[in-house]
Amino acid sequence: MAGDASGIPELDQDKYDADEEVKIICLGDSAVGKSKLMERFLIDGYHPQQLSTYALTLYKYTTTIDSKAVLVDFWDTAGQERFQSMDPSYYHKAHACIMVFDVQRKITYKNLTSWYTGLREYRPEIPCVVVANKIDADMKVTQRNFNFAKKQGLPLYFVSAADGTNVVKMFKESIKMAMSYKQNSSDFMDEVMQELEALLFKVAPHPRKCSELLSWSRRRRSR
Ligand SMILES: Nc1nc2c(ncn2[C@@H]2O[C@H](COP(=O)(O)OP(=O)(O)OP(=O)(O)O)[C@@H](O)[C@H]2O)c(=O)[nH]1
Ligand SMILES: [Mg+2]
Repeated sequence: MAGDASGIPELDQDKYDADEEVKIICLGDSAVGKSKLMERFLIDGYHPQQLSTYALTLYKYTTTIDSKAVLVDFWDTAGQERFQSMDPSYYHKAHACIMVFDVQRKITYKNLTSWYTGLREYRPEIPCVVVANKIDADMKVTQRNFNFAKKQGLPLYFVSAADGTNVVKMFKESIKMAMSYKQNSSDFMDEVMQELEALLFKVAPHPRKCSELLSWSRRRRSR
C-alpha cells in the first residue's frame, strides 16, 4: 500500500487510469462478516474459516459508471479496533460508509450506534448504508424490524456473504452513492472540513494530534 509521511495512502487514480476515485470504508464489530462480504463481492468467493483482519486491508476495485472509469478503494478494518480507538485517518476523505452487523448477535446491532457516532464525528455528511449480514442462518430475520436504520434515515440491506444474497446489489448501490456524493456534495461546511482535514494531516506530526485539532474545530463549529 502506498503511503505518505502521515501514513495516509496516496491516491492511485493516475496509476489505474481512472476518471474518478472514491473511497468507501467498512465499519462494524469483529466477526460480523466485513471481510467475507468484500471477498464475496470482489472474487465471488467465500471461505468459511475465521481469520480476523489485522489492522487494515485496502482493496482496489475498478468499474464503469456513466461511461466513466471509476477506481474504488475499499477500506476494511479490524472490528476489534473498536469505535473508541479508530484512527482518524481511516475516515479521512471517505465518500461512503458500509456499516455491518450480524443478525445472529444482538450486541453487534446495538453497537451500530457507537460506530455511527464515530463516523459522524469525522464525516458528517457522507452516505452510509446499514448491512444486516448472515441472513442465510435464519431467513426469518428479514421480517424483523431493525429500527436503527429507519431512525437515522439510512438504507438497510439484508445480505449474506455465505450465499451471496444482495451482496452485489449492496456494493453497487454504495459505489453509486459514493460517486454521487463526490460529484454533488453541496455541503459547504463539509468541503471546508475536508480541506481543513487535508491541511491538518499535512502539518500535524501525528494523527492523534490532528484528531485533537479537528475535535476542537468541530466544537467551535457547533457553537
Ligand atoms: N453463516 C454465515 N457466516 C458468515 C457470513 N459472513 C461471514 N460469516 C462468518 O463470520 C466469521 C467472521 O467473518 P469475517 O468476514 O472474518 O468478519 P470481520 O467482520 O471481517 O471480522 P474482523 O476482521 O475481526 O473485524 C467467519 O467465520 C465467516 O465465515 C454469512 O453471511 N453467513
Ligand atoms: Mg475482517
